[in-house]
Amino acid sequence: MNDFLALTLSGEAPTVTRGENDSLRWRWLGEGLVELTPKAAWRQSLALSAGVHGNETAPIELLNNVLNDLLAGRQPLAVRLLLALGNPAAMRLGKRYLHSDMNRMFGGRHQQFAVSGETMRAQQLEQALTAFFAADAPQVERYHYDLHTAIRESKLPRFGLLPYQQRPYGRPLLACLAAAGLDALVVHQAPGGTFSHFSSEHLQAASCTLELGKAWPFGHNDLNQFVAIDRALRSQLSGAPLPPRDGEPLRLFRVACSLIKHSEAFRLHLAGDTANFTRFERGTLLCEQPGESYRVRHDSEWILFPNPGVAPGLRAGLMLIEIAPDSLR
Ligand SMILES: O=C(O)CCC(=O)N[C@@H](CCC(=O)O)C(=O)O
Ligand SMILES: [Zn+2]
Repeated sequence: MNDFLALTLSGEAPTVTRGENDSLRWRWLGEGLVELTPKAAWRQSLALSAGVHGNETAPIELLNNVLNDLLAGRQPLAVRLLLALGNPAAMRLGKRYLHSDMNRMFGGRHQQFAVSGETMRAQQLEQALTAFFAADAPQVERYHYDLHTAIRESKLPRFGLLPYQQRPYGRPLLACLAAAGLDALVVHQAPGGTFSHFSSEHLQAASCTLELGKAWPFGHNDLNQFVAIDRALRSQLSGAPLPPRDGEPLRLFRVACSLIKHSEAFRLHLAGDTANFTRFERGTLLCEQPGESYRVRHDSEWILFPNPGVAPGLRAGLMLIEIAPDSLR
């Protein structure tokens, strides 16, 4: 396979669907899906996905570079790996989605959406991830990182979102996220339809959504901003010790409230260019819709992903509160 991203964007199947080098075997599983198995024994299986939103190109380019290095023998592999490009049809058109937001459909929620390419792709991805993890012995640790970029600027540009789960998140996952040079972690407090929530809840993977900067078209990304995350991912892939964390300590937030848009009359009282992680003080009126308004309830709350343009019924923003860095297990 010459270039997985170019192949996926072409919409064609490769002429050769499997191969090997000195240390690994690879298998093309279908559009945007490739599995790599090390020739030596492994203790972890890792799923890396990007492009669940088709216009979020930086992580797609980052994963494609990693794959090219793996196939060329430049990057060692000590884990079983599934690489998934989530929404190839939307990637081709540089759009977040073509019909409905796929990252609200996982965990069977695709049944609540009108049938579309995205509802079918969400089911395919669920099946591919389920089969990938099911092929391992029970003691093999499962990880899933779903890579995204944000629509707007962020005061904290690189961050992770941990899906809601009742079991502890686990030290190895938290150590990898800290080593990845993230500025912050956000902990969800309720189940959701994201890909990372699916793998956490249904497949017991140590999962995280990673947000890498802002969305730009293919070829316009500065991957230098993501050197730390690239290095941490490559360490996990090769089984090498994680790189030391540079810079400020990781800040920790939890979701205090999801702003759900119930009506087309939903109004968000924010400037259009308000950055993610902008702080608001108690009492600030943030949004209104018939029968409902939201004022900041804590001394300080930070906004994430404000987007009044979402379809009714979906989340138009998250309000966060900051919590002590050691409050995660
Ligand atoms: O910038 C935005 O408004 C959205 C960026 C994005 O796609 N974020 C993910 C986060 C998933 C999560 O909450 O874990 C999404 O909205 O699907
Ligand atoms: Zn996204």
